[in-house]
Amino acid sequence: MQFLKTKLPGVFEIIPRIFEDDRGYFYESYNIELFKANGIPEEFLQDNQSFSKKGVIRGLHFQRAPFAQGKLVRVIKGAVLDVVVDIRPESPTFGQYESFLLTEENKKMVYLPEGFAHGFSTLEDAIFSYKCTNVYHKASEGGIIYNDPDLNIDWQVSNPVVSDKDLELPSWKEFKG
Ligand SMILES: Cc1cn([C@H]2C[C@H](O)[C@@H](COP(=O)(O)OP(=O)(O)O[C@H]3O[C@H](C)C(=O)[C@H](O)[C@H]3O)O2)c(=O)[nH]c1=O
Repeated sequence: MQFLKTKLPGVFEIIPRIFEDDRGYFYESYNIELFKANGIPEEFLQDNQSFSKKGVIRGLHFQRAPFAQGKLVRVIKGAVLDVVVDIRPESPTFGQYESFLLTEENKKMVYLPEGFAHGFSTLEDAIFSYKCTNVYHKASEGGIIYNDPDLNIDWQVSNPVVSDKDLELPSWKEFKG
């Protein structure tokens, strides 16, 4: 399992070790010893899975402290563009984002610690699976509108299907206050 640092401190792109044979493949999608050895000590309290048709955008979402969530995300089927935005005011990369192509074929994963807004667009119908370092707490949910002009994220999808809730999320300027 390779842990690749990114331009956003604390965010890793993770390449699992794939074992292939005549039956198919096997890989470890999480191993606490490998994660701790690579600077990710957090443990996970909740697993989620969602299916999204092609052309959907979910996000940008986060939970406020003390229910902030670190996430380990991956794609079981299909392909997504996964986006993480640094919302830590003290961070040198505050307001910067990075995107990752996660697919059934490349089996890549991303770990984002607490302090990031997260979302993804679906380049194909996709089953998205992720581990969270904290449990769901609706009252602590926050977000930023996906098409904010200041963040200027290229989601690589046009006319996306977005939930009514996500269409009402605040702008980056409103989020910063
Ligand atoms: C997140 C969550 C939702 N729910 C319920 C609440 C709603 O009735 C329903 C759908 O929730 P929502 O529309 O917020 O689902 P997503 O838009 O996929 O939200 C996720 O989208 C982006 C990609 C994220 O990173 C977050 O993990 C999460 O916010 O599931 C739960 O019961 N537990 C949960 O942990």
